[in-house]
Amino acid sequence: MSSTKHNESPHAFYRIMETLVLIGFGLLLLISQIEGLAGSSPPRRPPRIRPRRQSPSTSSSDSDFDTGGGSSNHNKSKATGNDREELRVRRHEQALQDPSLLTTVRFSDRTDIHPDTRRALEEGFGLRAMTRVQAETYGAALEGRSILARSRTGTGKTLAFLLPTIERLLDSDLDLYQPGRSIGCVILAPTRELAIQIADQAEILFDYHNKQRPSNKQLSVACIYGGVKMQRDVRLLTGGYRGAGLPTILVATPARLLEHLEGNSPLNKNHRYNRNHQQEQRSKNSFADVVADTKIVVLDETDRLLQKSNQYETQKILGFMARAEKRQTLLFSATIPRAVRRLISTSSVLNKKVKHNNGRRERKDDDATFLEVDCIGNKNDRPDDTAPVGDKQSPAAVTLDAEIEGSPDSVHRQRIEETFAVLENMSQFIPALLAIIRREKQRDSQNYKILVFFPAGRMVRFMFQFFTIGVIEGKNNIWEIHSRMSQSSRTRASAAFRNARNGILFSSDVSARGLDYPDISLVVQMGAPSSDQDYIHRIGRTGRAGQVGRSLLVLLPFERQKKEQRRQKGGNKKRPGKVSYRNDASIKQDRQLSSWLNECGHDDHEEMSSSKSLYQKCQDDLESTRLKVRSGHVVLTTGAEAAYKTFLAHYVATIKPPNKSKSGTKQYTNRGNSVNNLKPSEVLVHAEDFARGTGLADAPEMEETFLSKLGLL
Ligand SMILES: Nc1ncnc2c1ncn2[C@@H]1O[C@H](COP(=O)(O)OP(=O)(O)OP(=O)(O)O)[C@@H](O)[C@H]1O
Repeated sequence: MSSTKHNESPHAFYRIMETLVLIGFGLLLLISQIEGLAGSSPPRRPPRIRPRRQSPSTSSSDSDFDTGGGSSNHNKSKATGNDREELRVRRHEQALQDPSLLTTVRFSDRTDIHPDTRRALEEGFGLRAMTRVQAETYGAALEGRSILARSRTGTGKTLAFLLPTIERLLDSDLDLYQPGRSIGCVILAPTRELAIQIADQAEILFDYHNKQRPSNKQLSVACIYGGVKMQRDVRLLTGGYRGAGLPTILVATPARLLEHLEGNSPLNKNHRYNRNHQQEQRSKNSFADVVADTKIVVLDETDRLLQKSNQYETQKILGFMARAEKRQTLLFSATIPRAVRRLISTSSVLNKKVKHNNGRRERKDDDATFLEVDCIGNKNDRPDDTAPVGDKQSPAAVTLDAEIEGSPDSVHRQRIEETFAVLENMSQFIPALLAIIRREKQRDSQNYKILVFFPAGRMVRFMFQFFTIGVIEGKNNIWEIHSRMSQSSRTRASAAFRNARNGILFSSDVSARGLDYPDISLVVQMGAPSSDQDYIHRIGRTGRAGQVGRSLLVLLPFERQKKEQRRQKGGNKKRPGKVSYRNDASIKQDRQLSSWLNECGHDDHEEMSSSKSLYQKCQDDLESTRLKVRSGHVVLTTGAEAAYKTFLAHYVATIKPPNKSKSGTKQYTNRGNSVNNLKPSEVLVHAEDFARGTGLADAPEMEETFLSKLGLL
């Protein structure tokens, strides 16, 4: 008897705890929604209007990029011991699989690389030869020249800017930095995870140096970014952790760094800088004064930092630094669109070199002190043309006005097999995704790693809830990441996915740029990205550093309409050298998935029938979770409602604005390249289909203000 009681009471206790946790989770979700968007109007019945709230937002999209916050230590992921040897062999084997990746320049042969750096590269990273972008930029960067470099995703751009930077900082003749008393280099990155990743790589390099350096001359990295307490930055930037003063390299997301520079920072109340520099009789009163002395700045993912939400912060930060002529500026990305080139040539990002004269551009070669390196689309982009360039670098190849905007297909795509399919109806959104995941697992149940992009953070959250609470595919190796999560959860999810052998990461665009998750087998995009550049960066999470990869673009029903309209208008011709996934014949149709979605016929009857049964099974398996959504599950139902509203707001925001003369006012905004020719009411129809696919019986209520902002009232 008593033993039974003892057994039961813990169970009861756990049941109660489980219920409490669920209720808490649900409440949190409700609160987060109350702060966010209001709803949408159902398309096939009158809109249900909710009373007005305090501060509604029309935009569903997260700012997936840093908007300020706090600072923290970055994650450390270092290879040690036997891992190093394994890593070295694996990396080398992978790199050799891509003959266009590596040059003949071996790290061990270069005497202008410090022996400790060489050891770090070989033992810590497992690398032997330079990639092309590394070889072509190293010599010029070492001379202190500014560089604008473009090289495809996963070709080692991070080390391309870290290596020469570290070598220059170590050169005491240059007097670029004094350990603890100045910051040698500021590196800006558009997302927190990317900043952490860069800092990790710098730290591996520094570890090899620090073993040989006296304790008062240790090299250090600080990584600061939004979403954590500012006080943490203070400790990092004043050497509170190591007692070592300022870091050698500061990696930061723009908004957070700007917060410190603009004066509100607790850093400016700290007198450490004064004390240090008073000894040298220099007056340094604020953190901005310290940064003004930094002579090397790197903009990783340059085009992202100089566009959209980051542009303002980045340019302001550059304004705090030494003038372009007096600093070294290293600009790296896989994509440099024309607008960014124009900005670079006309602003003070780099030393001015192109003058505008009555609409004609005149090149002033004598002013051209920076090097432009384009490893994409260059006619020399062949393995045997990758001979050492290094110190014998040719004179500045001034090609800022070059017409290359994207790149030839072959270059970006040679390591990635790209496919697409189109949803017939938005209610297929979830079953299609489930079928894609199951098919990938069936392909190789021991080695699947899938990164799935969704259009907005709230959709990521809901899909994650749907898959994990619904326990459709097991919940242990699925993670979510988007800007609505706490930074600690983001960091955990990112690290877990990085270390996982098998796994699925549901993500917003926070994972689109720069992140080097190893061994991703498939990148799935549920909906078109907002630009061709985003497409390139998203698929570039696979097929990196010599690996091969696969990507699948799942277009939504109205995205196909756009494609067809463009074709009818004859606007389907590709400009040479311009990447456009929308019109690209090298993206093959995923015939199996398309047949599941009734997109096209299928010749192979046997394959067809088994395909059907997989998709059908997915549909069947989703029913129990849909039932939970329908019957008011505390998390799933509210999540589905939030996702519905997010979908609506996100896609209404991409509608081409109405003609002023016809409608009087423009009520919604246009977002980047992703313009849809839909009417808001048509988006409502698709949103309702999406809602039905989640299991919702009714479209949620919406606020009047929200509806009117969307142009639905
Ligand atoms: N010389 C090299 N040989 C082989 N692998 C390398 C070399 N240099 C870097 N790598 C590896 O290549 C991978 C991609 O590097 P990195 O993240 O710097 O690429 P990237 O060009 O910055 O990509 P993205 O454009 O996506 O930001 C990393 O795992 C890195 O360790």
